[in-house]
Amino acid sequence: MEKSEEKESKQCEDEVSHLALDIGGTLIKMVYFSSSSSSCSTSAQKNGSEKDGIDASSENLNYSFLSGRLHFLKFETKNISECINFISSKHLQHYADVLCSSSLLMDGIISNSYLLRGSVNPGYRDDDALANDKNIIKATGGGAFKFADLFKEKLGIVLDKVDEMSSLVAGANFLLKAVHHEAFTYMDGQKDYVQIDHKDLYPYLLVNVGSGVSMIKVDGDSKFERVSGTSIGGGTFWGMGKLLTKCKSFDELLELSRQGNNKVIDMLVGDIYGGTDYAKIGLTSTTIASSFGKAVSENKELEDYRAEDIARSLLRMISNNIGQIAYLNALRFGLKRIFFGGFFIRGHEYTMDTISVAVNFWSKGEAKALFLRHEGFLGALGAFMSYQKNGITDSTNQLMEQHSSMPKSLFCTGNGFDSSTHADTKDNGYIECKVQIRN
Ligand SMILES: Nc1ncnc2c1ncn2[C@@H]1O[C@H](COP(=O)(O)OP(=O)(O)O)[C@@H](O)[C@H]1O
Ligand SMILES: CC(C)(COP(=O)(O)O)[C@@H](O)C(=O)NCCC(=O)O
Repeated sequence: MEKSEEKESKQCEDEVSHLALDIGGTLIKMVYFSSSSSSCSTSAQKNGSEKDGIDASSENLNYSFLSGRLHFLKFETKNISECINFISSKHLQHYADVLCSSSLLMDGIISNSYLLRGSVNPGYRDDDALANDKNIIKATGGGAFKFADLFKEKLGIVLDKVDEMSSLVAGANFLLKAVHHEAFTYMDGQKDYVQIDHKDLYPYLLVNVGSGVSMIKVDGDSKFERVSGTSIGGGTFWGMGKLLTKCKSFDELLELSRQGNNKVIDMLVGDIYGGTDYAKIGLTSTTIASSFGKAVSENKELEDYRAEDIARSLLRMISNNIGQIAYLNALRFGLKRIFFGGFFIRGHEYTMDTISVAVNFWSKGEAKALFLRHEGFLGALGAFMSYQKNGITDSTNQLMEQHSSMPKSLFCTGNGFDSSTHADTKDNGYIECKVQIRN
């Protein structure tokens, strides 16, 4: 293949810009924008009057639109080489230094769509440019520090570190203000989307349940304080679950918990009070008095318990605890809304239900637990948004959401990439976008 053809073909495969990473204790989250394959063109078309990939009908004197997707992907941090291989196979690193000279600016909302501004340069860079060390991508999470040398060595990428808490807050604020149907409540099997008035968003408590848990009081754009945290988080559930049930994947553990009965292991108020409520202090007989407490008095070994029941008790114990600590922090600062993010939540019904019940129980119905559709990608989105900060301020392009399709299995194919081994398709997805380009 001629060099120019090769360039063109790569351009058509992957017209990518604005790649950001959140490298956490357990998972790597990736967000990037690509123009859709239908917007790829041949040179002849490009030289013609039609501006391929640009929706001419949406053109005005100053702008036209380029269709594309905001992609969301995750990898296990322990398999970081899969992430590196993916970046390499999609040539994502080649677009890195385009990004540092660009900007991305959340600007407002247009009729249930979100509007980002940023310069998107899908152009392919020449080999000389690729060879220098200016390939910089925004990265947050502890892994941005831990794996900086690895990215440099394997991909020639310099990770431009973005603070983890700032990224979480920026990501949450962006989603809450800009994405329609982002936040929802979940109680008794019912999911209700909550329309957020973005003028009345603050203050709120953001609880990010990743490997560990961070609780952040958010008072405005870039105005926040990490008020608490707990080490009993997603890593605890997955780590203890793995040891106690011998299951091989997080999904398997969640599935086990779905089928389990926690009463087999948890000691209930009724177990202590002879089957009755302790009404004087507001405890029903079915309230858990002591998580895993039954195991103390029963003459049983670990093998005598069903893995399903163990998983259920564990999930309930950790979710309850997070819900309770979150509520106590909301109480400290008089916050009524608590948003839960992080991949521990995983849209799992029982997890969300348990957290909601805990918040409702402890707040006597005063505070509400809210969940986010893009729960696990707050940090990565925040890092993605941070391109606006050190970019050109008179940014010219805009990204506009059309519709989100999460979860969805897609784009993890081709280029030798095997989706089944690289990413959990349940959590990967994309948002259809249009990028507005100045003519
Ligand atoms: N496929 C998965 N593999 C491992 N953990 C998962 C997976 N899906 C969800 N989890 C849960 O998500 C947690 C990690 O959440 P995340 O927000 O990505 O945190 P971190 O940034 O610390 O990696 C894990 O500890 C686990 O509880
Ligand atoms: C250190 C962390 C911010 C790292 O984030 P993570 O990778 O867990 O998403 C988080 O694990 C945490 O807040 N842990 C709780 C520490 C504490 O306050 O006790």
